[in-house]
Amino acid sequence: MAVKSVFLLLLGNFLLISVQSHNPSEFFTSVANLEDLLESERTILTRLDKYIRLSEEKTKFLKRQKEQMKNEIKDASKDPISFLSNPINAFLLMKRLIDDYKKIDNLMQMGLEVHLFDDSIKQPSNNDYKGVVESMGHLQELYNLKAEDLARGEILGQVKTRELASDECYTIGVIMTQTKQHELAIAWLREALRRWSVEPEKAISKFEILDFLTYSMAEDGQYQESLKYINQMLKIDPKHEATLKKKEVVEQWLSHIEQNGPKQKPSKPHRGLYEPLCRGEYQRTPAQVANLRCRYESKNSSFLKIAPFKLEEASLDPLIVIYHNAISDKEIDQIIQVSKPMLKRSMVGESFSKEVSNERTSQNAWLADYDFELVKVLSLRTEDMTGLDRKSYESLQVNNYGIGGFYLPHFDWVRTNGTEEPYKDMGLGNRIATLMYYLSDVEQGGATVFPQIGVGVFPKKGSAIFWYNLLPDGTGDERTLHGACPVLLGSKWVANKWIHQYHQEFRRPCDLHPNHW
Ligand SMILES: O=C(O)CCC(=O)C(=O)O
Ligand SMILES: [Fe+2]
Repeated sequence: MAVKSVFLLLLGNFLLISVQSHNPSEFFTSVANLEDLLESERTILTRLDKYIRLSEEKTKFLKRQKEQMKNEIKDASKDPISFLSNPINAFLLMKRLIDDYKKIDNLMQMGLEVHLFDDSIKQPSNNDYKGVVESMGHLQELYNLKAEDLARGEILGQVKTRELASDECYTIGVIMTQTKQHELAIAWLREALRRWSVEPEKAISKFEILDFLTYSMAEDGQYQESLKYINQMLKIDPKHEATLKKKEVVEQWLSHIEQNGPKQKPSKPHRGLYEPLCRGEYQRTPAQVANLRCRYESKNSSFLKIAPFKLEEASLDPLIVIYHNAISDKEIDQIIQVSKPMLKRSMVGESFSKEVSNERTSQNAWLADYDFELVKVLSLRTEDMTGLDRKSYESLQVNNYGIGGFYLPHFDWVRTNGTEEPYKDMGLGNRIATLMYYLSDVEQGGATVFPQIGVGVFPKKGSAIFWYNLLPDGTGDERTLHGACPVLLGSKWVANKWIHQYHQEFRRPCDLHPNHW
């Protein structure tokens, strides 16, 4: 215990980046909001441009003044006495020293009144900075991305960005140390070290890199390795007190382990097929998918007889179907445009007990039918597609995911203890079904996956996914557990239309699902 507390004390000295509490206007949880930051940067660059232009003009003016002053005394060097004996010259000398140079000095001291930052510049917080790096860590773990490849600008074999410098790898490593992603921090700090040794211009010292590297190694239980690098630090600075202390602590841990065996690492949560499905690794057997069909859906309304939907079955039991071309690009543009300014960090839970959760990193906006004609049109279309009465629909929930944005496996229906009414404030019963429109393609990642039944659906702009959440007796169907996989590349937009139990009594499309419906 004592060993641990000394280590925490040391950590206090090491960490440079302060943690802020939750910031309401955060940027990392929505790629759409990140666009504002790009706008901030553009404004800053324009201001910098202006400053450079003004300071160049100022320098030019000062140069002219200097030449003029030099000119005034050019005759003085030949014969200073005769020069100064001329009272006009003497007067001008005084004038220059008392007046003219003061004016020039004032001009030199005068700021150019160009400031890069003011209230109009949207600034990310430390929380955003930390959030982006933490999400990058989650993406690395899920999609097996190596620090070495990312530092080269490579994502899944494709070069996407420039190479990172050693101090940039170091910063990522430091933040990951702070978020306790020690294994990843070690990889980034090792990469920083590798790059540091070959970089001609070094923005940080080797000592600084080793400081965090040895810390993360020890926290990860790699005491022997940590000690090796601590000794390198002591070669650089043999009397460095904090490092001598660190060495003592690590040696204590080593002898502790010798006597008691290695420390148990906390096990990672097991989420069943969620992760393999996200990676696209898990495939159902040919027998499992043999009965799935694509067909035209024209049963639920007379309108569909004229313009049937293309329907693809993703699972028969429980029923999950995908409607293709369910929403047009133009409609999508409109929905995104009205939602963007309304985006807020997504919550988890029922309306009275909603909270921000680490299980869901996205931002959303709610659009009501009576506010937007197009949203009403989408409700009517949902009615046509599903045959379920729109009297019990929730408003449209539009979601934009952030860097690495995800939603861990969850149910769209709520579990009640039998006496409580689900979604009491709506008074329309539980969520009987979900229809979700995909409003964007996603370059990499971002699938909707059902880990209990091994089904994964990758977003396709314009299509919609539909499933029933409840069994015919109204109880929740456990097989509908589903989640949104982290977005690796791209900005993922979806819109949820949740449908409740009431008013659907006569409208269940029994023939779609012979066993249950
Ligand atoms: O974004 C997705 O793929 C799924 C989202 C979801 O399950 C939800 O918002 O409840
Ligand atoms: Fe969901």
